[in-house]
Amino acid sequence: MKKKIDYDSFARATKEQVEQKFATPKTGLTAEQVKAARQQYGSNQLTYQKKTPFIVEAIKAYITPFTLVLIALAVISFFTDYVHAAPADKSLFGVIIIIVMVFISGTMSLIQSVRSNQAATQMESLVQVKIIVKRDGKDCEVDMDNLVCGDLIQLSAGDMISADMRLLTSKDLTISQAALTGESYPVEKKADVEVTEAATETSYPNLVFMGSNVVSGTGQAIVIATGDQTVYGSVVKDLGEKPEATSFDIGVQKTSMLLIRFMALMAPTVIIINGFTKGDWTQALLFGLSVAVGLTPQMLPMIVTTNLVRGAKKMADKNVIIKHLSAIQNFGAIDTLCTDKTGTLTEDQIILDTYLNCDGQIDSAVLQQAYLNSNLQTGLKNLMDTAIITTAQKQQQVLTQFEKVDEVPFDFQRRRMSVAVREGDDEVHLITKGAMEEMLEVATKIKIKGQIKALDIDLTQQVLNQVASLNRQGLRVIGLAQREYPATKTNFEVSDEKEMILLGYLAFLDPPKASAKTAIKELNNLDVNVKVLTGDNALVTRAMAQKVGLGRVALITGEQLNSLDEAQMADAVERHQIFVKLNPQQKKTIMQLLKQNGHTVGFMGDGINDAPAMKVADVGISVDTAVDVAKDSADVILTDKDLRVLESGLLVGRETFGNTMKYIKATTSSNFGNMFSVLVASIFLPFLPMLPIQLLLLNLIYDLSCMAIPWDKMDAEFLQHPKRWTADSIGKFMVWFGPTSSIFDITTYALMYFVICPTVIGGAYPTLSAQQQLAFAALFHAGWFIESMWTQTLVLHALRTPKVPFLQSTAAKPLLIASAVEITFGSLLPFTGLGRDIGLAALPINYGPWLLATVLAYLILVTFVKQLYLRKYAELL
Ligand SMILES: Nc1ncnc2c1ncn2[C@@H]1O[C@H](COP(=O)(O)OP(=O)(O)OP(=O)(O)O)[C@@H](O)[C@H]1O
Ligand SMILES: [Mg+2]
Repeated sequence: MKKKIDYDSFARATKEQVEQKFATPKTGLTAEQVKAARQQYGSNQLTYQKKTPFIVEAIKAYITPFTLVLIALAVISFFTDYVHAAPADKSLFGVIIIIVMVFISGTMSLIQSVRSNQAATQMESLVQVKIIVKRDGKDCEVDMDNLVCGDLIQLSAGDMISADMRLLTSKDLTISQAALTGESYPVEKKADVEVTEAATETSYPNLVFMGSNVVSGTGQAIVIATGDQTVYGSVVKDLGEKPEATSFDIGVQKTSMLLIRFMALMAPTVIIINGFTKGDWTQALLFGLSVAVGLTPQMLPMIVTTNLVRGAKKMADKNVIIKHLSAIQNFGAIDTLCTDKTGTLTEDQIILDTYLNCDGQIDSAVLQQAYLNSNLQTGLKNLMDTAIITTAQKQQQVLTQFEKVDEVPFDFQRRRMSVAVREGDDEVHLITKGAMEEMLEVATKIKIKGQIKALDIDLTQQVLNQVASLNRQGLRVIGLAQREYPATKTNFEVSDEKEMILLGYLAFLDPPKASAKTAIKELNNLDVNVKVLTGDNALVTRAMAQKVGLGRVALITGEQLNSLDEAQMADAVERHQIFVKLNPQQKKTIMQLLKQNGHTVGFMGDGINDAPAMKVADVGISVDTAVDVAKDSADVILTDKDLRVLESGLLVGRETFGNTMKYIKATTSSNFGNMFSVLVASIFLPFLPMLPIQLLLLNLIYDLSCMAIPWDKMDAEFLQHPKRWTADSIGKFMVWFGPTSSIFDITTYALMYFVICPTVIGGAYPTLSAQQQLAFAALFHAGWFIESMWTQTLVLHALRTPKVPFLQSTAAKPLLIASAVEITFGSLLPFTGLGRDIGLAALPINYGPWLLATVLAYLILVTFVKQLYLRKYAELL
């Protein structure tokens, strides 16, 4: 165990002392030092992210309630069939079969879990956050795992903090520590402060922590703790790894619990009935246990995961990376998709169209000032800054004689940023740019026709008109202002942005992605409502929305929204489709309201300001070019610029959901039906309706064939609407279709007991000798075994679609083949030595027509019940 990190002494030490502790040169660690540091302090990997060892996976796969019952059966059979059997009857065959079953079920589970782990690791590596670290005098890009204590890191807005660090320099650095402290407001951190005792590690002003992210400003820091040693590492270690459960996870859990409760009631009843009626309590107990195990869908979690892994792979082929597997189901359930505007709906490149002074003429002085602001600021350079810099460089409007004095970084509340510059010993110029409305708050003067005038109501109106006319052409506009300060002033703050002179405007072309219009239309066709949530203003957003086919839709501003009471707000988020001038908190609130209104919502964004909304959304979607925090908060990342992948993603999500549902619903209802049949049979039959091993084998074969379900398809009609999990639909389905299958189990009992067995064996059961009674039971078991196998398999085909199975809708090949193999194997089994060893007898040929008639009648009845069910609940799966 490594020593606990002493944060207090790190906070109190001087920077030089901290650098000395890790022997970090100004140029960063050398390659040897990195190696040594990793040896000494460990790598930057959290335990929960490390893989579960293979042996643990294997134990989990082979030791399950199912296999435990099998093993118990094997032990008992070993004594009854071998140790205590008469020398002539000694047989180990039953024991061997059971061991083979344990092996098959365990191995299949193991293969699946190894595969799904592999897929998850692969997805993760595709979206690993890269960190710029200074080593050997160079800036290198490394994976997060690669960081070591003593590394030098540059921090800027939008970065994730990926280890615990001590700040060396800082400039207006604000950090969101929400993941650690729950405090949603960012806190300011400073490198140079007097440190006093702090209540918690996270409140030291000169320390920053893994799990938090930079909201604004910049800084340089040295890594002081990595991996599990970090504050975050120790927290997640205590909490365990699990991400928050989605509605789907909860649904799966609830269904399992329902079945387990049900079984807890059934198993004892079955044991008691059989114990009393047959008198053999050991057999009754074993049978009860087998019923319990055979009837709980133990393959459920595995088939769900297999489905998800398959879905994730299909999406990856379409350039949609799934970070958390459960997001796939939610993807298919989305009925409202909210999106940011720039960089998601529009191209990830915007163009500076024009730079005007307040007279409305193109003016290179405006471009030069804007260039100084964009280029010298050290925060996150966004698309607008990049556009300004490229244009200025192209036109050689690049001023080099200015030196930066200070800056006031951008934030999403005031929507402005400033840079203070000086030429030689002259006075300092504060250059500010930002959203027009927010610039008018700080400008009191305006430069017009070469003169400085007071910005009165008339001139303000003139400015607003100019901007509006640019906006209407679809151009985004930001304002530019400046003022002078004495040469001695070197430190600037937000409050210095006042009494400024408005100099002009910068107008940007922010064209929608070519695919945006089609993508939105496709989403609408799939019953998904698209809403735009932006920090930009109404006019530009309108103009852009027009271009992507969101012409006549209701629009509301963040301010208007805030003035409403709770009920009105809940209604407003429904009625409006465009939300403008939002701050990050408002984006998040809108998502919460939509969720409360019962929607499944997705949020697609690319900025720091989108991260909070993406976290609360059911599915956070981001793009490749997004900032780290946005990618980190997302569940899904689109690596393709083409937005039409959204449609593919939704369809895969819905198909995955459908495949999962069909397994759960068909299996639970036929299990429910079987329980019912077993109960009825237990009451009336003088022998066990089925032997424990037969029941388990039936179950195993069925589950194995279900492993082809993830490869099945869904009807086109099914994919047209959002699909969300409703737990009670499973219960209803079970109650409707379970008893339907029981009817035919019971007719089969009657057929076997009264017709077939007496004819073959030569008399009614009570009149037979003990030996004949055994043969009677074996024949009976074979009859029911085969009928169960047929109905269980066919019901899957009948219930996978609301249409007529095979005639109107046929399953995909893999499932058809799996079902055919299952039925063939099951039907031949009683005629083999293997069948004989598990107590099944060869059936007479005249059982064939009876079986066909039963199966046909069953399919017809199910189709009929399906119609009734559809009429009542409208939806099958
Ligand atoms: N680098 C910048 N310099 C000056 N002002 C900026 C800068 N970046 C953003 N702004 C202003 O802040 C407003 C909101 O920022 P931003 O556009 O990033 O918000 P958003 O909600 O992500 O919207 P969208 O991505 O749809 O444009 C912008 O409309 C602009 O007026
Ligand atoms: Mg944005």
